[in-house]
Amino acid sequence: MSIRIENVAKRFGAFQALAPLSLDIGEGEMVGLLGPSGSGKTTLLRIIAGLEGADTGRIWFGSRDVSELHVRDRRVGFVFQHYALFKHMTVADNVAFGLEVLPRHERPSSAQIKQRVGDLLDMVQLNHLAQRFPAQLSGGQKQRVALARALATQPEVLLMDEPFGALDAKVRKELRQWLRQLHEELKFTSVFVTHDQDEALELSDQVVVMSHGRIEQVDEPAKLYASPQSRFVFDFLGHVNVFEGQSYRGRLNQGQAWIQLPEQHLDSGELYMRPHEMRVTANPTTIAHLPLKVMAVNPVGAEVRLELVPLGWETSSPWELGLSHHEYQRWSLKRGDQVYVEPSKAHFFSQHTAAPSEISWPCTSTAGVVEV
Ligand SMILES: Nc1ncnc2c1ncn2[C@@H]1O[C@H](COP(=O)(O)OP(=O)(O)OP(=O)(O)O)[C@@H](O)[C@H]1O
Repeated sequence: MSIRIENVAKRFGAFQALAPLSLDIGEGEMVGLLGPSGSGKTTLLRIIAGLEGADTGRIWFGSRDVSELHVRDRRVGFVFQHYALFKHMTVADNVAFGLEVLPRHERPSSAQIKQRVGDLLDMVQLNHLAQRFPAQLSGGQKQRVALARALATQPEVLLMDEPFGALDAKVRKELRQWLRQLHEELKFTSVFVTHDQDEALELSDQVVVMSHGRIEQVDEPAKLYASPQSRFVFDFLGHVNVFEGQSYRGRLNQGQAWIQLPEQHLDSGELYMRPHEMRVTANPTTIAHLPLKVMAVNPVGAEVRLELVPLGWETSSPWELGLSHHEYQRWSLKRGDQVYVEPSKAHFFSQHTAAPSEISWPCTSTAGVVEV
């Protein structure tokens, strides 16, 4: 079931929680609403569900205008972090609940309900716990029961608000993988709210980044990370190194540092560079003069992370750079070493345009480290 959100706006008193916004969600897509606290994610989800009315705009499920429909008639499944399981019911009874309360003419027979509950518990791999009560389950198991319960009535739309919010990092990761698989199998359309970037990027077909009640960008995860369309999205997703400078003779200058700009970029402004879009050099190059000091080296993970602070120029926060372990050994860097870096790619935000332009430079790097 596709979902179309058309010019939906919402105020709470004088506060504009959602500016008029529109969004198309394709059938079978899993879409993550990502943004800082208060950006309007839950409000949008509640409006899609029918738990909250919009002030203006319309919501379509496929060709059905559901804007005026009551929540129970929209036929959506919910998994909300605080929408707890019924404590006095067993796991099996919790999952059966949505089916048991269907109007008589829609309700499956007891045998069919039993069968469906069994299938759902198999699917969430909890059949062996069917007769337990919620208090006897771990957090991750409870969330799986909540998902089975939400899916019991075979909704075409599944809405989840921070479904794994209260769980520890390892369990969250397992549940993410598991939910992805389940989605591959069942192909329901799903919208979920999160403020966890990893969760949004790993689970979503499309990520909707929100800020101050507006949609900043909608894109596939890889595109969103590689080509953010605003400073906000850049800052919000992953680390970014920012160089702010004044343009003079084709260079962006600040203190003792400069970066050579391709000819068409002669404005002053800011360069935004991801950690993997920069490389270490022994000396200044024809592209950049960016002296930095190594403040920290973190070798845990797929690559070695360097934290760098500028020498003779300024940044609002330390820079980060990722080196392969092989490269790291070649440079044998340690805390206190001085290095130079040069960009290979950047997004340039000039003072006069809102959207960034992409810049890339050829490789000039040389070997060696200057000790201080
Ligand atoms: N019922 C309400 N009455 C008044 N203000 C509300 C109400 N519900 C939400 N708001 C306000 O609307 C804004 C958006 O809230 P919302 O819950 O949608 O944000 P969110 O992005 O989901 O945040 P979080 O990640 O913290 O849950 C917030 O400033 C919030 O205080």
